[in-house]
Amino acid sequence: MRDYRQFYINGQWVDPLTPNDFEVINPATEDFCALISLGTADDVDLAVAAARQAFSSYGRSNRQERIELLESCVAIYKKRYEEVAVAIREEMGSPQTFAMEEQADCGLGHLEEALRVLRDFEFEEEVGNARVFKEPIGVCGLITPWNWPLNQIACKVAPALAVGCTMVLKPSEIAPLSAHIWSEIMDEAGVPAGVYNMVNGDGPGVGTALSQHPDVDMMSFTGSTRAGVLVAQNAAPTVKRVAQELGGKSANIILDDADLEQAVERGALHMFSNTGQSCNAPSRMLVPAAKLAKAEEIAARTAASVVVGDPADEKTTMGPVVSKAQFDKIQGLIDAGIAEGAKLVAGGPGLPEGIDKGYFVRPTVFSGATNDMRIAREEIFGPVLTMIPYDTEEEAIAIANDTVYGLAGYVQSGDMDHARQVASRIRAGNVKINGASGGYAVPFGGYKQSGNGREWGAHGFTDFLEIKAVEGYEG
Ligand SMILES: NC(=O)c1ccc[n+]([C@@H]2O[C@H](COP(=O)([O-])OP(=O)(O)OC[C@H]3O[C@@H](n4cnc5c(N)ncnc54)[C@H](O)[C@@H]3O)[C@@H](O)[C@H]2O)c1
Repeated sequence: MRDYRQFYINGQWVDPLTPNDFEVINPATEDFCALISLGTADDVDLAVAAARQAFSSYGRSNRQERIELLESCVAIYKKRYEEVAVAIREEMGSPQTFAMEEQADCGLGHLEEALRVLRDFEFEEEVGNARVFKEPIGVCGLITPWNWPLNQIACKVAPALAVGCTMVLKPSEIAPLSAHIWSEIMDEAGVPAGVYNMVNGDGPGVGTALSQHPDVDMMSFTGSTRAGVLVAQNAAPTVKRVAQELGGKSANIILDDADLEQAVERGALHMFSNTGQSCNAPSRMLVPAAKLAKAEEIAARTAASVVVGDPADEKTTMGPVVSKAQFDKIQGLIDAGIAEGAKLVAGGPGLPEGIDKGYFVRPTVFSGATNDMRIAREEIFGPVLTMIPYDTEEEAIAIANDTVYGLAGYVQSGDMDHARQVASRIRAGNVKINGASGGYAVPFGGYKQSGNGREWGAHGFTDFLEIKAVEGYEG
């Protein structure tokens, strides 16, 4: 059992001001695997004061100093890489192979990418008679979710460090283990005291205190649209910037000229990856009506190929969902899909065969759904694919855009020009054609109620920068 009850404030591991133990559950076993503390507004005050104090020097650090710091973070992260993967396996049930190859890789990927961008990022430009400076915004409050726990931390902390900001991180209380190791990495890498601070806690406690804090200059939030709205409301009276990375209900348009076998299999596997707990999951598969029967058969076969079970087993391709609350929510939505008349072609309610413990869900595929059903409108955040037939391409594009969200989109086609033309009409921040993946340099973020920020790569620096124009540079 890990004892992770201390917070990291001002370069020290410190006890919470008021003890409030919280058990972290391993969702594969339902046993508790760690203790953390839920902090209070008083702990937040200490962390913000440390960050404010540190900003007076770190905010004026030069590029070379920050390059060396990020290089050190990369080196220490590499050393602790496997520990990060094991922590993610324990805290959210991520299969070991996936945790090693995907989840833990994000931490390294974002650090290396921030370093690459920092080496020649333009912090100054000339506009008319002015020199325009991009300066660190100041003290940042970072709030992250449990589903890609280290990814979300790294894609905020790495750019914030790179541009000269100081920060207080509040990781998800559901999956806080990798955040603890990340904080040890920051410490060992020599991040100056107060530049990076970490306080555990829940949303109403630490999350609200950070969002409202008058000495926090910006909030970078990733999580549900519900909580993102609360952060913005709490931040409004102090007029701080709020960058939001929120939920999604992304469409995967299988065009008539796509290789159906390949496209449906790829889409279904992507849906089941991370047990469906990805904000950009291709959760609505739009299929030409004439090909629906064949697509159902391919999706059902793909669902049957998923190996659900013990995350520590290297053969496992799908672990449990993160918590009992998520399990219950997903079961409720599977029941709703059946009640609303969608056709169940794979999976369904209850535990997978042979499993009697842990928050495991059957890889589930619905077909013949309409876009007004709950399974087509609500973010399920579990391994549940909703197939929706369409008659014309115009109809497919309209269905894709008929959602309050706008995080991602997917287009499958045998003709790249055709795919690009359809991609241009999707109202979402990130569209992938035929399963392409651009890596850590490509901006990530949403339209509409999926948010307003952009993370990853050079675009990810912008949220953490203020613009200052100094006029009087002519001549
Ligand atoms: N757009 C993206 O980049 C992205 C990436 C990953 C996850 N997500 C979204 O995150 C959600 C899943 O994560 P979750 O269940 O942890 O989300 P959540 O909103 O419940 O929690 C996210 C974080 O916000 C905190 N929080 C909760 N209420 C708060 C409040 N009132 N004030 C401040 N902080 C508060 C939580 O403690 C946690 O740290 C999904 O909706 C998913 O789509 C979005």
